[in-house]
Amino acid sequence: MGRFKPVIKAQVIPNVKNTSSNIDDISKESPLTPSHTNDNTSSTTPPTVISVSTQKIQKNQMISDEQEVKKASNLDEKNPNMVIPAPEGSTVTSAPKPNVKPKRKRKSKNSKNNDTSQSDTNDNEGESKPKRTRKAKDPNAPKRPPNAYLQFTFAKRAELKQQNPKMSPKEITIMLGEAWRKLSETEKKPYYDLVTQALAQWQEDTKAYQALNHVGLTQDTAQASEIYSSSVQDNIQQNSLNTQLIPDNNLPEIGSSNNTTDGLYQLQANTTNSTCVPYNDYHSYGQQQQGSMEALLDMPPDNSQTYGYHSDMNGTHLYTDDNINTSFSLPTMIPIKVSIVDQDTHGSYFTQDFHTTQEQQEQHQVVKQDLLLCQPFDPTGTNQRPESNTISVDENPVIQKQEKPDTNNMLLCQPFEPSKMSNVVSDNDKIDHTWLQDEDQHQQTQVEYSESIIYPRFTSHEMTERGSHLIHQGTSQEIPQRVEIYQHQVQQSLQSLNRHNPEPINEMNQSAHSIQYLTHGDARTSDISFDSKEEAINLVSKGSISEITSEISAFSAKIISSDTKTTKTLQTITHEEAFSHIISYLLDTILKSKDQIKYIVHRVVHGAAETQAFILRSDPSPTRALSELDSLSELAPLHNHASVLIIKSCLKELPNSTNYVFFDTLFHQSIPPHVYTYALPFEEAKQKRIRKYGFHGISHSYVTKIAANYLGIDWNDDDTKFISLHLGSGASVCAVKGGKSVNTTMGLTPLEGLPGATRSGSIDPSAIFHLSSKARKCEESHHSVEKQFHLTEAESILNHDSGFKGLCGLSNFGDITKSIHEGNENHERAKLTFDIFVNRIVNYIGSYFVELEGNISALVFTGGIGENSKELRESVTEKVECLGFPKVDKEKNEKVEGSFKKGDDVVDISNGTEGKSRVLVVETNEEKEMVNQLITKI
Ligand SMILES: Nc1ncnc2c1ncn2[C@@H]1O[C@H](COP(=O)(O)OP(=O)(O)O)[C@@H](O)[C@H]1O
Ligand SMILES: CC(=O)OP(=O)(O)O
Ligand SMILES: [Mg+2]
Repeated sequence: MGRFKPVIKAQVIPNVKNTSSNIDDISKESPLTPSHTNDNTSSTTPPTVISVSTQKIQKNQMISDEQEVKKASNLDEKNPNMVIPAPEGSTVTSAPKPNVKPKRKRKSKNSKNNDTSQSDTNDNEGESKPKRTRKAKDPNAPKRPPNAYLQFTFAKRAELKQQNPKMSPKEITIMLGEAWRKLSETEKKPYYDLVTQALAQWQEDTKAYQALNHVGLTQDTAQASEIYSSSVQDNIQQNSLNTQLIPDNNLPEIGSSNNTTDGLYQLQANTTNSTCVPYNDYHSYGQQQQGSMEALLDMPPDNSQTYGYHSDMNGTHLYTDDNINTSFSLPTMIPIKVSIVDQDTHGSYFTQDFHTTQEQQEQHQVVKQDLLLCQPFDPTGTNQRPESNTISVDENPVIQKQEKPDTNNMLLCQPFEPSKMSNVVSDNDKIDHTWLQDEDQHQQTQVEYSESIIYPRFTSHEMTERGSHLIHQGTSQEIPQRVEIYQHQVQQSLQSLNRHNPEPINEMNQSAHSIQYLTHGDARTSDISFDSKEEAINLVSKGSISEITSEISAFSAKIISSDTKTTKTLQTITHEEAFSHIISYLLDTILKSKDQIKYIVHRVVHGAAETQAFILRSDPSPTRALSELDSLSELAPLHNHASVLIIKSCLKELPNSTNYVFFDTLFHQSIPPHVYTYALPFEEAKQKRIRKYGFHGISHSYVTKIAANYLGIDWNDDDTKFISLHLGSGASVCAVKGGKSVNTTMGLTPLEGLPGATRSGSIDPSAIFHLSSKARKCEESHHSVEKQFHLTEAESILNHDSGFKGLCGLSNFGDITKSIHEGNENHERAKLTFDIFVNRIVNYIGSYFVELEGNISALVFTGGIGENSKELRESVTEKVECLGFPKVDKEKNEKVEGSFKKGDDVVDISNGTEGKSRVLVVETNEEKEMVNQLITKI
């Protein structure tokens, strides 16, 4: 190395130390645990992100170094800004439109034409119930201290805000929730201690207050009302509903719907008793909480913004209406419970599920009809209006303010407490209102709500199978699973939320034959000269060095702001040198100092059974982790060692940076044992960790998410199934169901499955012994990795001399199709190679079609060959037509490359619009996927 230029200028970079606890956890658990200490990263560099993907390099010299400010044909020129795929499961902004329409199910309320005293099938409404009244509160009374989580948020919010100045309070809140959950019990203890202290103080204050006010805790409602009324005289008038409302501009209050037709919900409430939220209660949770609550919902100041919503068995979810020009957005579907407060004061809980036709969806009926004005709501405020208050809704200015107040449809949108599902959503008689009335519980609810994460989702199958009633009862065993799924979804949605995160990132993608990089920076704080876009993290530069295994490699790079492109030919360089070359280029162009590179993200192909990414820093040196990673070079000889060398370079040359390592294998951890286990002697195979791991996971995950988003379906839904074809110099097929890999063609190593540029793919294992039964002595090998890791001659042949190259002498698929077209002397072998590749691909498609039980949402082509070879796409698709895949539209197929250049990342090449399955081409971007994932971690 040693090519890095000296630091020219140091700049301040926000420290993200406090958010690294999750990484620490990862490290502790991981067998490949990197050793690291606190984040000592310097706070002297401006935000810059580089992503580099490494692919294989063979030789060692640069031959020419001509810098051209002209178009580099193999550079992607579109989308200078990072485009982040819609979060799974999210219906926000570009997320899929709901494909079903809400069909109302009232669980506990009769239709509006019925007598409110009647019961529906599930309740015992015949029995009369005592009217619930809630004690009014004296706003001057001592406030019960916030719980530990809130203490934590008070302590950390400002810090996080400072570190992430562009983040909205809502985003900060979500980060806080994530960070809290990741804390160990020991780490949480100080906050619990704070609560204990504060509780003791509160008890004392309460005693003093009671003595002073001559009230006991058991005072009746009338007394409470009186106290309440007199104590808020500054801004609240007595005995008026108005008085309980917060001023218009910041009031958390009633949401109202005008939807009474078309099978939508028909809710009734006796509006004379509709309850609004006493601001003081709401306020009593402290400004921070209030702020976070409003921020979470992103309520505009006038509190009259219309949100779209949909409801399903799991509750009602808010999202901004695409058709409404909003200057804010909700992070994801926010769980709320919709309830009516009726004359009888026992809230009715109302739920819906979705049965929307395609046509309705297209007409945006869901969106148009189901608009809801919804505002933050304090559950403790339910029924709190003093008995004496007889004001009608007509006199309620807030309601009047709404466009078409429908007094029969007053809804309260209130935070939903998922962990208390069985309490909250139930039949009237079974409703446990205590959570609404118990302050502790309420705080907890607020916490969970503001974390916005613990919300289970149910598959449509489960919904049908089990019916709303059961689901809402949600057993305690089910909830954690749902929570896990939901957490995953929220994590994904954070990817989109956090795109405003100004932290610097640097990504490296180490592939077998190339390195690709992306550099992202912060327009506000870095000196990097590029157009300041709305996004805080902008793509600053991108490029690659390709064909590293060939004699001549091609370097191409682009500075986004100036549209400056550079191409060079490099001769026989190693991966390490290729990386060094990229850094030198960045220093020559956009970086003033290598210290500006704050985060580096690495794609490392083999991570064995690692289930999470991990972090590496230079101090202390993560020697053990690196040697573990390197030892996996035996299983990924074309990849891991090169990655390790690059990581070492980063640790040495960029000591202030933090390195995140994402494995190709991570996505395939969901593959079940009967798929990943080979029929070998069980114990021995287990001990030697011989099993299918699968690769290209970052790509398969990325492209299928993009495809799901394009198709308007939920990636995480079990009915969403893809067969993803990553066809590059290494090629693999993956069956993805419900956002999870269920099978893939690569195995213990990237050698299994499809043939590649130089790899054999699957063969009869005995063939190996016919090629070479001997392990070659290390020193005889001409490959340094094989020397070091004792690969056998057979393995060398299978990895380096087989595949397309072994068959026809050409490793580039473009050259193969060219040879076929030209009909040159090699064309027959080239044609054979082409046919072999197509044959193996369609065999796997057939196999995965069966494994996924048909109904494939789309066949997705990606990778260098998948994205560029129209001939291959056409041949493959033709052969799988019998499975119900549409034919390829030749014209669309021809234009794929052009569409990508224009900025599309998906092209549907299916002929016609009929049929469920589609054939899509998606431009993969492993670096972008890693940035997305990194952003959730910093
Ligand atoms: N125009 C093209 N037509 C057909 N194949 C192409 C074309 N351009 C690139 N390729 C193929 O794509 C491969 C590179 O794919 P890529 O996914 O980038 O591979 P990797 O990441 O494994 O290095 C090249 O080796 C070549 O075989
Ligand atoms: C796993 C693998 O083969 O990766 P790549 O195609 O990037 O070389
Ligand atoms: Mg690749």
